[in-house]
Amino acid sequence: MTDRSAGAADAYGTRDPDALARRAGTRANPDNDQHFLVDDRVLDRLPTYLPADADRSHLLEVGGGAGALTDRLLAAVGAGGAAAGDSDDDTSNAAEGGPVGRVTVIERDPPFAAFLREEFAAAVDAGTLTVLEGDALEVELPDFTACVANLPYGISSEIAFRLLPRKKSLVLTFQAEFADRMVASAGESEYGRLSVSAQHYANVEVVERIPKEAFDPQPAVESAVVRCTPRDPDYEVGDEAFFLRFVKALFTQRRKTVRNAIRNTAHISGLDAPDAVVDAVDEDLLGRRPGTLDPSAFAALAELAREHGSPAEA
Ligand SMILES: C[S@@+](CC[C@H](N)C(=O)[O-])C[C@H]1O[C@@H](n2cnc3c(N)ncnc32)[C@H](O)[C@@H]1O
Repeated sequence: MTDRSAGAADAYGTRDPDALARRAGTRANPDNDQHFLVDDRVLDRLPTYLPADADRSHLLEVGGGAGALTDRLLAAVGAGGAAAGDSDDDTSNAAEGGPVGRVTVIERDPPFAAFLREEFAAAVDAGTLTVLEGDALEVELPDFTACVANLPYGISSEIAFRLLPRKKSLVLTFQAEFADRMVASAGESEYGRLSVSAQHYANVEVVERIPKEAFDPQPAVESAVVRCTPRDPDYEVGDEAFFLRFVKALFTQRRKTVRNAIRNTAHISGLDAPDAVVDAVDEDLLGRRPGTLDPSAFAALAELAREHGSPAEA
């Protein structure tokens, strides 16, 4: 059974998500990707997974729900909340006596967005919390310095690809199977477009697996927390949109050779002259399968393709 007694005292007096949802005049609906974290130990740990040197001055949360994580993020920036203040792992600005930071939370469901504004009214009034009501795939993202979120799994891929190019530290929950694909290495069966694209931008690690019981309502599958620490790519690409399209294209033919994959997927990558690319690529590389190329080899190949293949604009 989930131990809800672990962790610090609660800012709102209860962490029962049903009670919170009733106060918000709504209920958590799994059809809206509303699986709320109810295990205090997991909630307390999430902000502590940020890299030690991450800039915590403006934290972004995607999908605030009933605010259990929002509360911890406010504590982590030294702007109130009850999270992890007595933990040895505490890396909050407040613990370091640093300046108070801010939190922006995006929430699509109007009753929960209204609830967050009301529940954290003091922080909203003080300018330390902004509640953006809307779809995280559509709203203009603020100038955040790091993101910690228990994501709506229905938009895992799209939101990951919105956040990763911003090159900030990210601590995100995903379905475990998705997380495993993000961290997979070249040659592994889970290795694919997601692994190459994510690892191009960041060092990507699974830092914790979360059982279904930590959520209410429970999701169908196990989850995992992924930390993305931005890094300078081993190989710079001149056109990131083309790079991502090229990776996507080649993985539609993962069992073919690189030679055939380049030729067969020009309509996806947008290459006007795939044969010119093949002529420019090393013979050894042409004989390999896309799933055996590590992210830097992919980036180098994409640059050659861009140089020789006259890719059209997306
Ligand atoms: C998995 S719950 C997490 C809630 C809370 N942060 C927690 O950890 O308990 C995901 C939240 O994202 C919201 N959501 C779903 N799709 C969204 C979208 N496209 N944009 C913004 N929020 C979304 C849901 O309403 C829900 O509150």
